[in-house]
Amino acid sequence: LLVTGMWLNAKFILVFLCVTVLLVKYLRANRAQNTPPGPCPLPVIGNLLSLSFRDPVGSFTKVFEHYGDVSMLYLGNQPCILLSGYKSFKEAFVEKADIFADRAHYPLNDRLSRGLGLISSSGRKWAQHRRFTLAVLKDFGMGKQSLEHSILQENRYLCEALLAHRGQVMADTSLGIPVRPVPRPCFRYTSVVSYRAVSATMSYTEFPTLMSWFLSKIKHFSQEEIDRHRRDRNTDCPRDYIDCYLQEIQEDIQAQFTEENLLCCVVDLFAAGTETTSNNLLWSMLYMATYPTVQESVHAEIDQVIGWRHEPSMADRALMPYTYAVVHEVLRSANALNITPPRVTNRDPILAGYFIPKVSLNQWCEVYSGGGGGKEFRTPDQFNPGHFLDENGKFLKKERFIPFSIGKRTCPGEQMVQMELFLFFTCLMRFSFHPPDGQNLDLAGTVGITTANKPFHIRALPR
Ligand code: HEM
Repeated sequence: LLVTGMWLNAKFILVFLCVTVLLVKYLRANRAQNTPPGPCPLPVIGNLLSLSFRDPVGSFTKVFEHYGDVSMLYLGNQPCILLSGYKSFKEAFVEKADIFADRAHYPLNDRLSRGLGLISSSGRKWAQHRRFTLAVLKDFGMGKQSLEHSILQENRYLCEALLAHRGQVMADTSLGIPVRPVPRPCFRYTSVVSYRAVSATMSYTEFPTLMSWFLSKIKHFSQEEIDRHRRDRNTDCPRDYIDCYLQEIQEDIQAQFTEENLLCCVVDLFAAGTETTSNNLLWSMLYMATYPTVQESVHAEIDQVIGWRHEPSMADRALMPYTYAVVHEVLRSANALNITPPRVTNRDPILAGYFIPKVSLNQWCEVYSGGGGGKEFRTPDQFNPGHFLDENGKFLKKERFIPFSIGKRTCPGEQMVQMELFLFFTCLMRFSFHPPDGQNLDLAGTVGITTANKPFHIRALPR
């Protein structure tokens, strides 16, 4: 018995020593080259135990608080660099833009677009398609008065329907679908896309069949639109993005523009454009109902500048600093897209003094700092339009507030969104929003690619 016990003890000590040696070797190898700091990874699972799947952004924020704005953790065996804050974004995406412009591969985008489209593509194909898309958006009035008219038209429907439908302007601009109003007095706001384009990257690995079904629905819908456009388009008079793209396919001798790529671009524009914008509008209703004094100040400014029964225009924006500040504060507080699509580097750069090893960055997450640029604001955890006002009540543009990211891959929809949010929000404020009697509204967000509100009831009273 004594001999067996000694043998077991010796075996245990041996195994313990081997594991310790392997662990130390592993950690040394990983931290050898002045890579960014981060929590200590375990073999095989890396730092997965430090991540909360209910609140991944909260987990990332903890990493930033502890290790700084450029940090590193391991998702399994994959090293993943986390970036937060204006300074590191500027260095990576503006100053070292050529190194940091490519997207990473991960199961969702491989399955969805196979490196095509606008969001997941890289290199020459991406550059060509991005240029083309920006040109088309400009031709169709991005930042101009013609788009303003389209937005106002959608606004009329919106007010009637009170946001029963989502993404109207994108549908009108990219797909040419007229949106019909659906009048209802009180809505339970859930979103179809909400099931949701989804906690998507995470769910894909866990629920591949469900996600494939979901993705095939979006593709099927977009393909039908492309087919319809092909049938009834007039080549002399393109109506929208799809018509322009079909034209480009005919003229493109290098065959970079293909129907397969068109499908991916449409899916990307639709997904990127609807969810983000509609989420913001829903958040703005929630915030107004939760902060009645802010809502009253917005109403007062609208009454003073626009008056009763008149529609807003972009020209009013300069005269409405408070309302414009509220629009920005909603964008900041809701932080609707707080994790940007992952990227990879195409060579080994130094970032913030750290070595970023190219080969290890198959999976690179980049994170936009929690709370919409936390450190840059006096009271980052509070909803406070004063963040965007100076001491004279004038609108204060914050260069370091970058909800659309910066650099070569900055959101191509930014100008359009700026118009949409101001006009939609101002029109919506023909109503005053209140929680249903005796209820509090929940301002906690859901987990997903975008941060959505939880489904809610609200009272919208016409003023
Ligand atoms: C509140 C609304 C929106 C917000 C906050 C937002 C924010 C962003 C952010 C942070 C990115 C990632 C940029 C990066 O990787 O560094 C992005 C990319 C993108 N957004 Fe938006 N976006 C919004 C609306 C829109 C709209 C309306 C469109 C449609 C025109 C759009 C189309 C895109 C596309 C196609 C990309 C990928 C760009 C690329 O990889 O080159 N977004 N957006």
